[in-house]
Formats: sequence, structure tokens, C-alpha cells
Amino acid sequence: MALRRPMVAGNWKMNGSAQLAQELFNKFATKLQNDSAEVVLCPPSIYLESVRQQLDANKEALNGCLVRMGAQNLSQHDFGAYTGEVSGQMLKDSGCRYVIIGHSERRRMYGETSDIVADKFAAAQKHGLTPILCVGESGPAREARRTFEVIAEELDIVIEKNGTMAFDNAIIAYEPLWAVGTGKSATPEQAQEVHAFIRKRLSEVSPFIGENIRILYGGSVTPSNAADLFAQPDVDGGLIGGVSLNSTEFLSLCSIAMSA
Ligand SMILES: O=C(CO)COP(=O)(O)O
Repeated sequence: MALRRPMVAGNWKMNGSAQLAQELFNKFATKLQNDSAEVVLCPPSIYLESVRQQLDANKEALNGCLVRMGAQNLSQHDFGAYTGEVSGQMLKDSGCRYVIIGHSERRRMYGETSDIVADKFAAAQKHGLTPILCVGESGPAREARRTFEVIAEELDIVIEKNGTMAFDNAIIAYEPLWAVGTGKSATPEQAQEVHAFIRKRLSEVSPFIGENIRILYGGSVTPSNAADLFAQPDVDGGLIGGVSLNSTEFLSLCSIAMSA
């Protein structure tokens, strides 16, 4: 068993259905091998209940395999007049263990600043959820050799507001914007370089956290590139978009992580 248990998290984005949940669990129940990797499903909030029902119905068949549930976003507020928003407590009540925070689609399309992301990180932890914090540079930033600068900025604001120790209960996902949904994944070397940078930055404040935090790679992960990506020493699995909607391919990513 690796020091850090690999994780494969499926971010359905605004896709999927109750049927997809059922289809995935039918496959999990017969084909998931063991608990050497953790599998997380992050459906749209409206389908959390369907996933939870499947989790309950398949408890025995899963036989100790670790399948858990996460949300794709939460409000930074506890309650109140925030039409359309969902609070951390509500996600906790729905059975979520994780919540994705600061996905690039939310930062870009819904005006989530790093300040808001830091508040959402705090809100998640306050309600007993583990944040999966997404960071990543744009294509132009990479070309301008600003990758580390962008990642450091995105991390530092969360560290400043929440303290490094808050990362004791968090996961980081490196998702370069140019790789998300483009079919053009980072190379294993590019991913490893940034993951090592993130780990080092956290280690500077807490070697324990640096060593133990799981850092996922996200951006056009497929069954054909996953083995090389997951084999990198600082890559602890993946945050999967498109492929998480295909039960056969998603299962094959889970198997790759289990043998990483
Ligand atoms: O954004 C992602 C996961 O959060 C990655 O999406 P793709 O796997 O579709 O590139």
C-alpha cells in the first residue's frame, strides 16, 4: 500500500442521470477489486440522492471497496437568501464526504475569485466535508512560464485565510486549464513537476502535510494515459471529467489506480 491511498474522483459536471449512477454501481459491485484506491463520485447535487441510494443498496456487494460521494460546489454561506445555492450542511446531510472547490469552470464562468474559493474551503471544513481544491494555470500563463507563480498564488490565498494545518484535511487537484476537456493531457513529466512544486510548498510549512496530502491530476485523463500519469511519485490519482460518464472507461481508471 502506497503511503497515500490513490483516489479517482469523477466530476460529472452538468451531465449524468440516476441511470448513470445505477450503471456505475452495477459495474462497481462486480468489478471493483479492493480498497487500495478510493473512488469518489461527484454528480450534480440533484443526483446525490440517487448515488446515495446506490451506495446503500450495494453496500454488501462492494465488500469494503471505498466508494464515496462528493459535490461539485457549495456556498460559502451557512444559510440565508442565496437563491440556487447549496450549503455545506446540506451536502453533509446528503451523505457527501468531499466537495470540489475552485474548479476552473467556476472561477472563469461564475466569477469565483481566490478569496471566495478560500471562504468555500473554510465552509466545507466547518461542515465536516473534505475540500478537493482545484488549482491550475491557463495556456498563456504556461507559455509565459508563469505556471508556478499562478499555482502559488491560488494556494497561498487559501493558506493565508485558513492556515496550512487546514490542508491536513484536504485534497488538491492540479488541473491545467489547457488540458481540461481538450483531449490534450499534461505529460506525466509536466504533471509531476507541478505536483512536486505543490507538495514542496506545503512541506515548507508542515513536512507532515506535504508528505501526506493527496494531489490529484485532472485534465483529459483517459485509460490510455492514466497509468503513466498515476505512476508519477507525486501524482495520487485523478479528477476525471469526460471519462467519468463512461462506466467502462471509468472503471478501468479505477483499476489502474488500484495497481498504481
Ligand atoms: O475538469 C475536469 C475534472 O474536474 C477534467 O475534465 P476532463 O477529464 O473532461 O478533461
